[in-house]
Amino acid sequence: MCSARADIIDGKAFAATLRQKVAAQVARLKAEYGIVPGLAVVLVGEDPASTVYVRNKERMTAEVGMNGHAFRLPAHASEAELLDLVRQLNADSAIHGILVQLPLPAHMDARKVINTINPEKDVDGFHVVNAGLLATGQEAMVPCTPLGCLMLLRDRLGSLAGYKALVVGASNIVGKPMAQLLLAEKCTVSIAHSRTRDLEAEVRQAEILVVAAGRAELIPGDWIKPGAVVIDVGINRIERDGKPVLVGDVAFEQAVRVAGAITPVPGGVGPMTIACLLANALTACCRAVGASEPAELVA
Ligand SMILES: Nc1nc2c(c(=O)[nH]1)N[C@@H](CN(C=O)c1ccc(C(=O)N[C@@H](CCC(=O)O)C(=O)O)cc1)CN2
Repeated sequence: MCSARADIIDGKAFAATLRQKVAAQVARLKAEYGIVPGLAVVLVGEDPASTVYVRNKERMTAEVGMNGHAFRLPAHASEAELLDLVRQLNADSAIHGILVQLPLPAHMDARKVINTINPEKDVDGFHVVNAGLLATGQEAMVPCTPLGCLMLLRDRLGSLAGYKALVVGASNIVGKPMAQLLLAEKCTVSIAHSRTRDLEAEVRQAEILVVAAGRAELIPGDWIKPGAVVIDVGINRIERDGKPVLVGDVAFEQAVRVAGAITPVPGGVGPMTIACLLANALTACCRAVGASEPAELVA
């Protein structure tokens, strides 16, 4: 370890700039095509974290000048009711993007719900068609959190070609699409997961480390390759010294002494998720009306 500290990657500031760019493009769409992007957000139940995220999505949708449409169903709503709502939104030409907030109540099949969304309106990029398009290098809606991570990495490193990248976590929402995006950037990509035999050895080799494991401070600082760029996707609420705190999947105070650059939690990847959602809604609207897509927004 050396005494230098890593650069802190300010996702909050980056996301604010991205939202301003989206707002400028929304104004352009309105002026040139007379169209305002419409984004539908569906929340089922009252999960406290989801309620806050959805409220933030509604507020930021309005701030960038889009038409937000919020739909709240009770936790006991049936899957059929939710599917009906999704089908209505698919058929509504004023709605360009549809998002169903996750997690869904246990009695609903999230996969079935997501795959009922029209892939062209699937601003989360979770539909199996979008996953397939991304995996095969075709134009897709890209999941918001990995897209945000990619933007932060490109901003820090420029071309990512040739870097050794490790993604810790193999979820459909973050880990797998993140690995696909890094592969498309010509990184040499590995994915670690719960059955990886020697996680430390894998982490030690990574020049780019993206951690989305959902386990508080899983990665200690002394595993990290000196100078590596560390993107921490984790958001874990734990108690420390009797107080509730938010920590990532990386032990930040240790890692900051080893890494070249690192995202903090909070204020790193999290804010990028909603900014990229708005960028995706803009992209979906541009594609729907045949408007040119703002190249600088998309990965
Ligand atoms: N349909 C979706 N569901 C969920 C997604 C998603 O992308 N689509 N992601 C997460 C939740 N999420 C957005 O929905 C989200 C998570 C975190 C943040 C954020 O800004 N985090 C802050 C900390 C906020 C806090 O105190 O909790 C940060 O990291 O600075 C925004 C959006 C699961 N569900």
